[in-house]
Amino acid sequence: MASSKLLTQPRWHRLLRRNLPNATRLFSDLPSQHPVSVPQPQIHVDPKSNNKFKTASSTPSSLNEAELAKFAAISDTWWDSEGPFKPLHKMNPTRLAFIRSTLCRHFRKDPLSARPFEGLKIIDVGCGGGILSEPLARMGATVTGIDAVEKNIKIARLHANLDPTTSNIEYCCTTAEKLVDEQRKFDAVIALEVIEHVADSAEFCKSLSALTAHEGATVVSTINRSMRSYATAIVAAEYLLHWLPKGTHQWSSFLTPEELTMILKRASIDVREMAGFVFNPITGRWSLSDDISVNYIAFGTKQTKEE
Ligand SMILES: C[S@@+](CC[C@H](N)C(=O)[O-])C[C@H]1O[C@@H](n2cnc3c(N)ncnc32)[C@H](O)[C@@H]1O
Ligand SMILES: [Mg+2]
Repeated sequence: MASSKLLTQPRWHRLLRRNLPNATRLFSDLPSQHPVSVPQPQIHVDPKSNNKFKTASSTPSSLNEAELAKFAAISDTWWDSEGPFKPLHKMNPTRLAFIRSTLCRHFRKDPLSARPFEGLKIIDVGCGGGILSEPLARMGATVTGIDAVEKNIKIARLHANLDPTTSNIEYCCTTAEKLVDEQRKFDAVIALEVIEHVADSAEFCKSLSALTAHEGATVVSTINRSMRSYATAIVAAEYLLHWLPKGTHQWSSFLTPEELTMILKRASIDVREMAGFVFNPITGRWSLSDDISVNYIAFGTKQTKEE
């Protein structure tokens, strides 16, 4: 569990202050479609397979079909805690601790209450099988879970219906940008481990921001683009330990904390807190840390009133 010092005066803030001018330069040098150039992985999708996903029709789409095909291929394993999503299951208590702590402070809720998110409308963007949506609903939130892969949504709905405390989650196969078109708003918009899989991270952040109510909160987690993340999140996790299917992540699609902070800022979200997730190989547990060199999570708030 993180101490309040960790969450309020961490090393990430000093790092960001030191590196933001470079991040600004990086962004001004690059084409507007994507903050970093992302080579598209060559993945063969069997046209006869039923791993179909719906696509957004209107505004610029966040969909990266090759990335979605990877999730469609393993969608029946979402709730297998020893399967390909084992790392997400293992990280869940730690990321929920961060979300509980930051949202309760922001919305002045009691973090010790059994249902601290009572009265809050939260959307889980890229919810997959609902690993995060379900505990959010149990904590009292009115939850909407969306994912671009239809099979994920079917599995999420089936699983949530097994328990009356989660059966009221609104699951929908759609994208953030489509809900923006529908003018939906939420007190908190959460997208965990999704941004590294979308077609355009800056546009995606704009959609997350547009879904966030004035003075609402936005929470994003992802993987840093560092040498350590290459060694651990790709070489170790995919090739040595086989925690994730090979090719799950493209290192070049990762965003540094400076880049994420910058694109959120440009989308009117001010990052207020950030924490790293670190894995202890002896206990097999994840914990919150100020080490943001690999996995990290950012909490931001939206201050701009929309016309
Ligand atoms: C690594 S999983 C994370 C699942 C969930 N957020 C969690 O952390 O437990 C990424 C999910 O994002 C979904 N996804 C990818 N791009 C998307 C997009 N543009 N819009 C909505 N969902 C997307 C994938 O289908 C997949 O279920
Ligand atoms: Mg990922």
